[in-house]
Amino acid sequence: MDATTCASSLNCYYKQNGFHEMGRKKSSNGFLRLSSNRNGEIVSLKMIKSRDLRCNKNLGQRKLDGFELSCSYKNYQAPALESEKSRVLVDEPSILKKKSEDVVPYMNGRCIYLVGMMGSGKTTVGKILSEVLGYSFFDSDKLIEQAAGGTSVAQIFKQYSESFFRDNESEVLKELSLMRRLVVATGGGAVIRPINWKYMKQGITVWLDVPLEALARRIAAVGTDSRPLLHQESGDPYTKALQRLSTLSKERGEAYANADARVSLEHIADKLGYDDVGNLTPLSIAVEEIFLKEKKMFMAQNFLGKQFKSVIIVNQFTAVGNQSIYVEAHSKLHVLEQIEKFLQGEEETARNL
Ligand SMILES: Nc1ncnc2c1ncn2[C@@H]1O[C@H](COP(=O)(O)OP(=O)(O)OP(=O)(O)O)[C@@H](O)[C@H]1O
Ligand SMILES: O=C(O)C1=C[C@@H](O)[C@@H](O)[C@H](O)C1
Repeated sequence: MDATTCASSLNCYYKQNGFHEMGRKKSSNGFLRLSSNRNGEIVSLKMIKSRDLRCNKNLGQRKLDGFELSCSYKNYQAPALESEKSRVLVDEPSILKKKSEDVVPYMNGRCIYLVGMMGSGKTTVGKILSEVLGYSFFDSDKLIEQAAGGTSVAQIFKQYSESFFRDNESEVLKELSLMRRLVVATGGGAVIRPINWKYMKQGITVWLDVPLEALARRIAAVGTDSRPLLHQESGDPYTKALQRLSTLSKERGEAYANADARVSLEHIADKLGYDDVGNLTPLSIAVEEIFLKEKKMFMAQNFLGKQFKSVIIVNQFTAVGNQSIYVEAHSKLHVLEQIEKFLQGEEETARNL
């Protein structure tokens, strides 16, 4: 629950319960200081962003069940926690639609390439994104299978070889790079060949960064039959998936970090107050992160395109604090300053997305 929602819920609750004049403010330590109680005395309420609060995930609507708070009066700390049910409904489909409408003008029809480890949700999140953007969706693994006359990825690996598969993957990405208005779920290993980056960088690349344990849980749930690189070792499905994913992740090193934007599920979960990324639905992932990064990125790219034709942005969007952006450029500081100015002046709402 974000601070504003929580504050307004608190406001209602305490109005009903006799407090008046509810000033409210969130300070960095999570306290909400409400200006006065009915006797005109200062009370302070500690907002607990409880990680135990439950969310009902119902057809894309996150219903926030409630909040907990402790209340202190002057120096007296109330022993009991207050709690209240809130009736806040976060309508993710509508939020996503609104955000997509905001970002579409900045995209100029450019494709989105989702990269990430096996099971990171590229297909699931990609389909949602394509729908909301009015783009077509392609799964590069599926295209390779089609080109091989319907032979599955697992079978291609077995019958031919991994390098045969990789050649076809590069070919598919090359063809896709000539097209517009696509969301592409790439294969988990597409990032290892530099030539593939050349193709994918025709569009916007987004890395879905999911902790390995969560990936292993997902993969163990559906089995490793369709994932030849995982379908090798003995042991229980979770452990063998985790071991193999750890090895692959080390081998791939920083390859995923070449993406223009990184969508960290840990970061989103933290922001929403969850202990576990398993609480994040694909829709909430799309809502929370992707558009924010894309929009900022497009704005900077447009800006850089106009002002600094020779600048290559590597890691375009690592937003630090509010506004800083890492770019690789000879005049890095100058570019940063310019982008900051541009972002501040041009687009206040990007920060509020
Ligand atoms: N946010 C999520 N929470 C829980 N499960 C998810 C989430 N996103 C995807 N999954 C599940 O994880 C599995 C893998 O998802 P998906 O196929 O979208 O990943 P992928 O990145 O396209 O995988 P691959 O690269 O192997 O094709 C599926 O069973 C999917 O339902
Ligand atoms: O991570 C990988 O190397 C792979 C991921 C899958 O999407 C498939 O592209 C294939 O199984 C290889």
